[in-house]
Order: sequence, then structure tokens, then C-alpha cells
Amino acid sequence: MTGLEIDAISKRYGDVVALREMTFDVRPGELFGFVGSNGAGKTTTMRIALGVLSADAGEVRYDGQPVTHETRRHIGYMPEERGLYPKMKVAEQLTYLARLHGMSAADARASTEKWTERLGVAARREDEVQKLSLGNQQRVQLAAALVHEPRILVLDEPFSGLDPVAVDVMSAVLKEKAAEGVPVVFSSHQLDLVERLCDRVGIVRSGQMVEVGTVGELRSGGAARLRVDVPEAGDGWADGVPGVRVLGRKGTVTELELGAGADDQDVLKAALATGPVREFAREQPSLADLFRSVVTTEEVPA
Ligand SMILES: Nc1ncnc2c1ncn2[C@@H]1O[C@H](COP(=O)(O)OP(=O)(O)OP(=O)(O)O)[C@@H](O)[C@H]1O
Repeated sequence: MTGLEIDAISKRYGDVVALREMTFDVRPGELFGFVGSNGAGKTTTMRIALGVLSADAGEVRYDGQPVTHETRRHIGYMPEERGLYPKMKVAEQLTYLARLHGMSAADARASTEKWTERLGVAARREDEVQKLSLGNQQRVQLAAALVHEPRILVLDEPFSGLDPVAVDVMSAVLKEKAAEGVPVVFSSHQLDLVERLCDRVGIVRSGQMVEVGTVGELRSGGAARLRVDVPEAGDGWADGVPGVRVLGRKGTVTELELGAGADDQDVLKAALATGPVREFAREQPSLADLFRSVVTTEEVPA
């Protein structure tokens, strides 16, 4: 079982290089977080995976085979621009979409009932989509991605605009699908959520995958930080300690980043030389810290 493989996908829009050999895989049962700044290429990748856009080069495979028209019926997709018919009633719309994906009328109705219940929009089944709040429209949009019981889930910013209760519902459903063995990939700018939820994360910059790993792997690969509370130290107390960069100072606490070859014991000596040291703590960078350092690294030339 290999899941979904995105293999060296490249795409240009005229002069704009949107993707350069984008490569990653989402294993069965895995929740994969796809992060990157605006315009990095996440939506383009997802559209190509779904087949609504063609790649200039590269291949998308599912369980080792190139994705075909038939395989695509088993993908559940939540597009960024959303895509519901505003004037159609919720249940009618979901049943219609399930039928389009090949379900029988009875199965489509049963699945519509199940997912509207599960996502907390059962009371809205007979309402037109346009009369729903944005958050409820999003729940229906998720139901639309799930109603045909897909074997792969590809979701473009499914958490944007959701209230905390809806975030919990969405998180629980995605975990449940992954636990059933479905490869789940979603893009998001909410890095705290990605950090909490995902088995693995991929960071995209300028159309390329620049970091992939578990949150733990990515965090331990980033530069370590120190938090040092030195009440009697003057500004610049850590200047001159080799390999150390001062990130900032709040009150008596200085935050520092240890570069390659830096020794935290040199920092401790410099701190003790100023007087008492109230706190000396080593911290791993958060996913958000890592993201910033990855995306602000010099852009790859076109
Ligand atoms: N239809 C299009 N025509 C021309 N350029 C496009 C088109 N769609 C996307 N692009 C460009 O391709 C690049 C990748 O865009 P894409 O929408 O895939 O990024 P994204 O990572 O999803 O961004 P966001 O986080 O803002 O949704 C950007 O430079 C974008 O301007």
C-alpha cells in the first residue's frame, strides 16, 4: 500500500512557474499537512492531483498506479473556491454529488443522512445552500467531499473560517477517515492546528517541497533556542558568543538562537558573568518558527 504519490509535478501558467518538480507522498492512514505561503503552489498541486488541471510534467499515482479517470472518482475533494450550487437544497445537492460518483440512489440518500448528521447540519437538509451561514456551508462542503465514501481525501484549506466547534468536528472527521486507512492531505495556514493534527507535514516554497517530515523531525532539525533570564545583564551581554544570534529581549528575558557549532555552555558562562541567572532553558522551535525560517530563505530563481 503506497497511498497517494505526487511525483515531480511541474506546472507553468504562461511565464509563472507554479510548480517545479513538486514531490511528496501521503500514505494510507496518514494525515498530511500541506503548508506554504500564499502563491507557493498548494492549490495548483491539489487540482493536478484531482485531475481538474493537467501537469506539464510528472505523475500522480494512487497505490502505485497512475491516477485515471476511474481512480479520481474515489477522491474526495474540497476546493478552495468551494463549489456548491447556491440555490440547490443541501440534501438534494449531496445526493446528486454522490450519484455523480457512481452511488445507487438508496446509498446516496443514506450517505447524505449519515454525513449531514455527523457534521451537524441535519436540520439544514431542506435549506438552500445560499441561506446557510458560511461555517455551515463549509460543513456541507466537507459533506460533499465525503458523501461518496472516498478512498483518498484532498482538502484545500478546510479549516479556514470555521468556529472552534466546527474545527473540532472537522479535526475529528479527518482523524476518523485516516484511521480507516484513507490518505488525507489538507492545506492550511493554521500552523498550530497542523502541528497538533498531522502525522507528517510538507512545507512548500516557490512551487517546491522544501521540508517533509513528522512535526518532531522538523522541529528537531531547526535551530535550537535558548531562553535566558538575566536580571542584571545589560544589552548586548550575549554579543560575541560564537554562533549565537539574539532574537529579542523582553524585560529581563533574552531569547537566543544557537547556530551550527554554537555551545550553550558558552552562553551560560556569559550569562553568569553578568550576575544571577534565574532561568536557562533550551527550547525547540515551533512549526511556525520553522515555517518562517524556511519561507523567508532566499527565493529559488525561476
Ligand atoms: N489560473 C492561473 N493563471 C495564472 N497564474 C496562476 C493561476 N493559478 C495560480 N497561478 C499562480 O501560480 C502560483 C501558485 O498558486 P497557487 O494558487 O497554487 O498557490 P497556493 O499555495 O494555493 O496559495 P494560497 O495559499 O494563496 O491559496 C502563484 O504564483 C499564482 O499566482
